[in-house]
Amino acid sequence: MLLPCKVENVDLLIMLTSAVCHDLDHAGYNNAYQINARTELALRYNDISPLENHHCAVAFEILQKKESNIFRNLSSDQYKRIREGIIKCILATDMTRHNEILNKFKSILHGFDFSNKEHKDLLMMVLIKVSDISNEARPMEVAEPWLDCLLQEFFNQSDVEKLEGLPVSPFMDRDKVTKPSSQIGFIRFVLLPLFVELANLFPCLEHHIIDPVRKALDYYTEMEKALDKEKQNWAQNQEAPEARQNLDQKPQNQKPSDPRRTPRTDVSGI
Ligand SMILES: Nc1nc2c(ncn2[C@@H]2O[C@@H]3COP(=O)(O)O[C@H]3[C@H]2O)c(=O)[nH]1
Ligand SMILES: [Zn+2]
Repeated sequence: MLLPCKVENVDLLIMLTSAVCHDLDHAGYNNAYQINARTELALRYNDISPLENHHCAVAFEILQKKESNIFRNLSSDQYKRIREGIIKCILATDMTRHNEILNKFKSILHGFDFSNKEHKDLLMMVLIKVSDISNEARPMEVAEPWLDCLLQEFFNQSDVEKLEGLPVSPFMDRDKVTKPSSQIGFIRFVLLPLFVELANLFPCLEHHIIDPVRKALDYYTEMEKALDKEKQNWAQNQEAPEARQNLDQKPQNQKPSDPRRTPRTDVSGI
């Protein structure tokens, strides 16, 4: 079953525009930070999805400009429908709404009806969410450099949270997560449960997004094993007498550098 046969062109336009605009002017600090640090965005949007509200508002500011108003030839009814759709899609990318949206989608899946507006709206929200978090469905040589950037962003945020005395998001803490541990959890508990539900409606997705994500899970599981082994070796070497000599020349507690770990982030680089 192909999506373009099941939804109207206007829905495709809504989803494509939302996909392009959904992270506009993202500052690299998530909603938890915005709210805890009481930033301008959190104040403006009363702690309700401050980032997604901002991405969406910036999108419509751009679309309002004469030179970039791709909707200028539409009737006001068509524009109204598109605006409503884009707002719904972009606001759905707030990950704190993940379970709410996934559970609603699951509850309508069996009797899914493409002519039911509520069902189609939910499907569009799920499709945008899937696209938003689908980096791991891409070939590893494409996905991994982007993951490294994401982890730099996470580590930078947790560094700043520590400096500012704010609650630290554990999944962003460089002292608690590694690249494989982060991805194993994300793929198991976030990606696969979402992708599997969408594939119930579009079985061909099994091959396009579920298989590659399962492969990525295997890849990070192997990476985690290698990392554990390296840690064990390091601990054993520390206890071995011949290693003591080397240690005397090294600062204490310094762990071996791990090429898979993301380098420390320069705050100014975000
Ligand atoms: N750990 C992890 N988080 C991800 C991955 N892809 C997306 N995310 C998170 O999901 C979020 C979706 O919204 P954002 O794009 O603002 O920020 C994204 C990241 O915080 C991934 O591959 N691994
Ligand atoms: Zn995003």
